[in-house]
Amino acid sequence: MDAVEPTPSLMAAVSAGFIGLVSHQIFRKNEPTVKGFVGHVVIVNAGLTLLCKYLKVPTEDLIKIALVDLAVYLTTLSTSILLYRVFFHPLNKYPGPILCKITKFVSTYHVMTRDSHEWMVDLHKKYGDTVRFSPNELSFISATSVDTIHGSKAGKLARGPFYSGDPNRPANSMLSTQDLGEHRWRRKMWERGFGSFQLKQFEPRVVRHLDVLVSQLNKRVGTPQNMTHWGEFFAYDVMSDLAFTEDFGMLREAKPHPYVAALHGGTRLLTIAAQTPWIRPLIPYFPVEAASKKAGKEFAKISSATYDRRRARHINEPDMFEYIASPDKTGPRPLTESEIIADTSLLIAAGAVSTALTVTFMFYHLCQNRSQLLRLQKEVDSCWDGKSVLDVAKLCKAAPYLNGCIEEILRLWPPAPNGMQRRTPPEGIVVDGEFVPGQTQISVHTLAVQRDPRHYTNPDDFIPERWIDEERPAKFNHDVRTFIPFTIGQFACLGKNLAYQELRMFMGAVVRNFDFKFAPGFDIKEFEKSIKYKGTFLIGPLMVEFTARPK
Ligand code: HEM
Repeated sequence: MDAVEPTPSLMAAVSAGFIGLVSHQIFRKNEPTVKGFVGHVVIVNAGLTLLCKYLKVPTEDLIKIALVDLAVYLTTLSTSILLYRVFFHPLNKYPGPILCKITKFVSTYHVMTRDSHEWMVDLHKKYGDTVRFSPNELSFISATSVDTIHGSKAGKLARGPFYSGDPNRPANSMLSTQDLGEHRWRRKMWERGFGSFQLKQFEPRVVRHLDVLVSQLNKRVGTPQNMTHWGEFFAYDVMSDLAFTEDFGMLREAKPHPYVAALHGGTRLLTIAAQTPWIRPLIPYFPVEAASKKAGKEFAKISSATYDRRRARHINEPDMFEYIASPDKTGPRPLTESEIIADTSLLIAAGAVSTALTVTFMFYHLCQNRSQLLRLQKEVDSCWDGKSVLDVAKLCKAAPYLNGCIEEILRLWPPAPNGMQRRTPPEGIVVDGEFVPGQTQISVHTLAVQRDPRHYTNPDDFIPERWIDEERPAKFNHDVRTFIPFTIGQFACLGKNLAYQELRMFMGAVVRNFDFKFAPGFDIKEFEKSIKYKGTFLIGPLMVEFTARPK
């Protein structure tokens, strides 16, 4: 058989294949940015083409050779990645769908179709406690994994690439930074606004908004009300007031502020892009999700304008902005103005969405079970005369059923249902007795772990009594290590106490003043179908009819 003549074009194609293999080995250790990758491809291709020109290949053949080299390079690179991910990847010992081992786009697809929370729960039902749901990412649901990934043993785990900053914002917020040290000192600045002294100071402001809510609902007795909206009106008005001493006026005007649509719309694209952060810089150039892009820009604009107004205003009572944005001498450097804007624009978003969802889900359950609502009313009545200002401390100590209702909603409907992504340190860690290599993304799936029958008996049922020690049946599983709606550890929710305070006050005021049931014709199945995922839950209208209770 005649030997194949090593023509320059053949040599270039073989070299392109070889460089594809070597590139994969380099990229495995140092993941390139999109710009870096494109630059790399251009340099490789231009280099090979120039080599052919140097070897006297006719100019008219150079374009064909460049295209062939490009195809060979990309094919070799992607085949090498595919074979590595399926057969040689260190996470191969973990179960998961084969397509998920190859590409992250499967989980991205489920974020796009907004059912990723259910998809993940189903994956855990099928594959067990640990699932490899993307090439370099594991999800856990054992009770012991919570402490390792989020709790006392998680000191070296930083936030994962999911959190990489918003493309519409020039700086990282405390939430989006992936640097452990930076997060620690920036969080200390935030903590100044969340102590028990501050909560006490904020209480009368929450009461003022509740008074508006009660008076508005009183005017609407007997007509169907969308509780998804009223929950939002309350939570956003409270947060704009506590954060910026500014009132969105949603309760007063009974209509949403543009901030809400901008936040909901903008978060969609942000959450999709968070799945594959390397794609983020390309998004502006693709004609996709135009509405979400527009909403994201609108959100950044409203946040900056809110910041500017607050900077210019003198206030008498301190708000969160005052605590968070004032200089802290203990930090290694002052925050830049962009960082302060990024932090303060997080305030309303972090504080309002989850609280509003929790309130609405409360109505969803209480309207389905009259005896539970009656018990709650009786308990709240016993804590409050209905005339003097609501005593929050009493609701906290002497209302176990109300507190049980709140815990149970947060267990069944953790507002952020998917896992909080963390990145293992370079030396790796051991989770549930198995070694997980460095730079792996890991999380505990909040919804799945909180609805696992090994952790909570009858996990899909709303049973507030399970949170009252004297009333919980002895045979009930009740593993509170797995109750993580606010997550735990170094990244745990800073607003947890404020959230409980708001929720107690909201439910206390509404239950004391009103009786309620689903509005006539309300289709509960349609509401359930409307429950989707977009970083947090996203829900449709929940229609409720109120009746005033005797004072
Ligand atoms: C029911 C209500 C709430 C729930 C379920 C909730 C849940 C959470 C969760 C799960 C995280 C962790 C995020 C992560 O690591 O990815 C978080 C973080 C955070 N939450 Fe909340 N949250 C609630 C209300 C609030 C409120 C009222 C505020 C007040 C502003 C707030 C402020 C924050 C902040 C600042 C962080 C970031 C903490 C950090 O990065 O160290 N949250 N929250």
